[in-house]
Amino acid sequence: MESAPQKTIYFGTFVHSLEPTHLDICKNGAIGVDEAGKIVFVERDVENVEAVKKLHDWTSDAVVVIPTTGFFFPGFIDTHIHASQYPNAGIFGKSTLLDWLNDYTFPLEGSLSDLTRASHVYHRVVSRTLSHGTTTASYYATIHVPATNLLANICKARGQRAYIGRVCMDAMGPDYYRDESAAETLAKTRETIDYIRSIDPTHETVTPIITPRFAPACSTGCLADLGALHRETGYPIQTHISENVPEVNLVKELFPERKGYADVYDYAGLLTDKMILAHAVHLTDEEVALVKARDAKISHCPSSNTALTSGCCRVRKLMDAGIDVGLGTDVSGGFSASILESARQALGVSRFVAMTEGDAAKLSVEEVLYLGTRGGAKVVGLADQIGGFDVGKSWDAQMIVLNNVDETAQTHHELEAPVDYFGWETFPDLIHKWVYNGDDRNVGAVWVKGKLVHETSKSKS
Ligand SMILES: O=c1[nH]c(=O)c2nc[nH]c2[nH]1
Repeated sequence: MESAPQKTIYFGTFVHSLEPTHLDICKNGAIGVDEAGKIVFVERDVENVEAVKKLHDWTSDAVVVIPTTGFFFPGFIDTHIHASQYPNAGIFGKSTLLDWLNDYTFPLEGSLSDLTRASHVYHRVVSRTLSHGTTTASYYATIHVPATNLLANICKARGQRAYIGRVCMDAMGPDYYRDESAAETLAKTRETIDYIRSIDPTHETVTPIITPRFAPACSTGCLADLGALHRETGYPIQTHISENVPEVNLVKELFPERKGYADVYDYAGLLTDKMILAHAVHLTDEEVALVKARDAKISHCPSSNTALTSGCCRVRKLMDAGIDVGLGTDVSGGFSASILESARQALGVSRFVAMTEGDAAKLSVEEVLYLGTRGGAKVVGLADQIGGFDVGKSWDAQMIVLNNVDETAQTHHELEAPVDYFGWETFPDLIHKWVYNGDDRNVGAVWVKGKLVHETSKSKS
């Protein structure tokens, strides 16, 4: 469901990250969003909407949105999700990465050559991620061009900002699910790029992303071709790196002439500031320095790393090195399509790291919310457009509803959303409760570029 954008004043409490440790909480605020979905003013300590309307001369034509409970928060940014794997979310048994790929993942991805099935899966995953407040996602599709193009159509129609990657793999996978040659990889990737350009020439909503699956699945020639394609088109790149130990060893075996995993991508011209590297659990210190030197980005996928027993990513170390880090659900290595769940899992994983390496490793609630929003915006190259409530940015936002159980409250929230608000908590504490207890029932409405793209709760207007 998408409604035409109108000049709108959002009125209430706004929460967003200014920097990793600083969450700004603005009560009695007002944000003005124009017809193009851009934030044109942010007012604090507002007495009433009429005063704001008058101040900005928006007296006659502005719609006003006031949540009945809760607060506005920037839309989440999922920097790593396999749309094609969504039906397997939660299905992984005791597998680890390489056997999981063969036993669970390639058969499912291969089955999406059937467009009816692909349509069903892709509609569901976009609905589900929107319902969890994900306004931007960097998707992996499959090797199939028609199904990948269909995912682009669906994201565009539903209004979800998305990077769409046709998966490239000419050196791994069953016969029914691999590219025949590096030449085929390149040709099919170009086909998808051309298609996405045809439906969204300025990439307002959907953008192609060059997607070598991971080094073991790509020949040296394939990686080099994709590096050249990146230089030619400027499109971003996404892949996996150093997720588990057998995978890292496999890369050493397959690319003995290279100094390490990161160097395989660097040699191919792929390790640039437009590269999103998922996982990065087992990077060496030299690789961390190389990633930083190239200004490549990292998608931290804690749910997946725990589910597939891949390892605990040292996020603090990556952040201290100055690398831009965001959160990924990594469905279906990750079991949930929710970035709030990823944030929660990131808190947990950092505590496991802290148990052996010291308290400095612990991430705070403020930090994981930063990773899920402003940090993610940097990772996907949209820091100037999304991730926070700043004038000039796009209104990509979610309305978080809470369950008011204050004894004096006349009615409880109709959704009975989790996160009971007793009324005596401080606002920072309330946000901590949301991060640890919330889910999609707390997402009342979601907007991308000012357009309503998901709604479960009524606001006053
Ligand atoms: O978590 C992951 N999911 C995948 O689909 C994949 N392919 C290569 N490496 C991978 N890791």
